Amino acid sequence: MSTHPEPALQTTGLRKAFGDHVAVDDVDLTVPAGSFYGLVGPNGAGKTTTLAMAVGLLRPDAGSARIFGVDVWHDTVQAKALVGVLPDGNAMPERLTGREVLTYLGLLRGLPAGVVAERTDELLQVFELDAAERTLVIEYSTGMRKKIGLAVALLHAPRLLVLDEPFEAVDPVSAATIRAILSKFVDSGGSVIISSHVMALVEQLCDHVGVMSDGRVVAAGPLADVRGTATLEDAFVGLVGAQSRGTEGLAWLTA
Ligand SMILES: Nc1ncnc2c1ncn2[C@@H]1O[C@H](COP(=O)(O)OP(=O)(O)OP(=O)(O)O)[C@@H](O)[C@H]1O
Repeated sequence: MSTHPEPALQTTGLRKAFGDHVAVDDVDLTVPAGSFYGLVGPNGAGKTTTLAMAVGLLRPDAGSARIFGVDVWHDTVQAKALVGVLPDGNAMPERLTGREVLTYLGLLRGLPAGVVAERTDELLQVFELDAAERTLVIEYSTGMRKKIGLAVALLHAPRLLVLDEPFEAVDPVSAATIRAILSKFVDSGGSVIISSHVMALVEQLCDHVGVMSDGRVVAAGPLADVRGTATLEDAFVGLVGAQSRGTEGLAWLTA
């Protein structure tokens, strides 16, 4: 694990309300440098909103976020240089091919043209998007969009990756490739945060987890501490409350 003295990400008192609804309420998270961190929680728990505020995509109502000690909302340019982001929904120019997107965003980030060309070739190949050279991103499948989004996140060789649901809609072969890339990134000193609903995957990949429910962090720390003697899935259900709904109602379905 990296010996960097500052956490890869530290949020303090993050809060965001949409109208009357408090989506994220006083969230403190510490992601140690060199860790592979899984942020889990039920639908609507506030994971996407928290990550968006943590990386400078959504302004918090209160609180702060630091990436390797750099304040995201005061030194935004410096902080953003340290982080690669796969946002929810993948906002990127769509009427371009994958190669054009990477070239455009790489040059926009200030990378030398030669470096952009070299990394673009390699990323398209590793994510197996090179076969779709002439396909526009708007024509990509959901899984292909996820992969080009990941390639964009990696392009400037950040030290922290923040990935919202990176495995959603990705086929098993591509998922294995992504897992291998992320594990290699962490092994070489990088830090990764993923949000996911797939507990088995988080359990397999991550060494730290944070569990969110109703906009708050209900447990966080090393995987072994949060999980205890149970599986992460059991611990998760215990923490966020078992839902009895689903076994009741819909009588007409079985009539
Ligand atoms: N732009 C928005 N306007 C209004 N409400 C929003 C907005 N974004 C999120 N919310 C609400 O904030 C809450 C948290 O949403 P968020 O997307 O952060 O949860 P999540 O944990 O990422 O959920 P999921 O696992 O379903 O992706 C939800 O109640 C959601 O409806």
